[in-house]
Amino acid sequence: MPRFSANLGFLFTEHSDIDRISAAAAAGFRAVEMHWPYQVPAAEMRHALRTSQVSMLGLNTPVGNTAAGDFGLGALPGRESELQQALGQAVSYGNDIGATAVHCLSGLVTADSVSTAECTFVANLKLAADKAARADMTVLIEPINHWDKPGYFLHTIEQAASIIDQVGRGNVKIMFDCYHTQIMQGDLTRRLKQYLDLIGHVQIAAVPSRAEPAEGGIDYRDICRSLDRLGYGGWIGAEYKPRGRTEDGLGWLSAWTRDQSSDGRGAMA
Ligand SMILES: O=C(O)[C@@H](O)C(=O)CO
Ligand SMILES: [Mg+2]
Repeated sequence: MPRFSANLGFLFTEHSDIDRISAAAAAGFRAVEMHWPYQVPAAEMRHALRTSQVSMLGLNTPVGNTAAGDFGLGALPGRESELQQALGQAVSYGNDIGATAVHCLSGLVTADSVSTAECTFVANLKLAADKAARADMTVLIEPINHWDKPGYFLHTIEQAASIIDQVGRGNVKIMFDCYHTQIMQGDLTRRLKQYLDLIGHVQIAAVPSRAEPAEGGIDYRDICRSLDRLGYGGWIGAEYKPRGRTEDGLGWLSAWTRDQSSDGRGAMA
């Protein structure tokens, strides 16, 4: 069974940003990820991670002007310098707290910008990859579904694979969020297998509720077993919206962790 990390943008939100780390550690997680941790000074974050003996896997680039509806800048023509600034902030903060990856959001496109979005994203990602490489970090790109984010530029795994191919840097990888991909495309097991070499991180949540992964239409235990068989060595991010208190909904984790006895490998170690 792969190892699970807690996405602190969605889990443990009963606690302050910083206290979510110790709450995740107390629940048994050894790694976390956070969408936008920038309001917490990096030194404070680093201290909390060290005290709880938890590592930070990844964080998102700042999304731009939220009041104007921005949700990422990566593929937006004319916003290149803002994107590089956002990227610089993410890499520098991530480096300070020992994060291993930065997720570069593509952003929302319009009928006017869609034709130039891809080459903008590719050019931006080349610079992003080089910047991240200097900090020994990976750049993740995540296909996001159009029900939740209509107009989001990057929305299929094949599109992500083609973009990575055009970028031509070894440290740009797919954040394969099974929730989004199931909604847009389905056929998760085949796509995980086909694109395994390009996958830098996996995330899970129930479909369609985006709640605890034990409910809904995807058999995640089976997905985890497939990932094991494929030799996936990365983490699986629990990025779902708990139905109640986070701790009360972690039954899936203890049940799946019990599956470990067969392979002797801890799900969270
Ligand atoms: O799936 C998601 O929503 C996240 O992984 C993300 O980074 C965008 O908020
Ligand atoms: Mg996700």
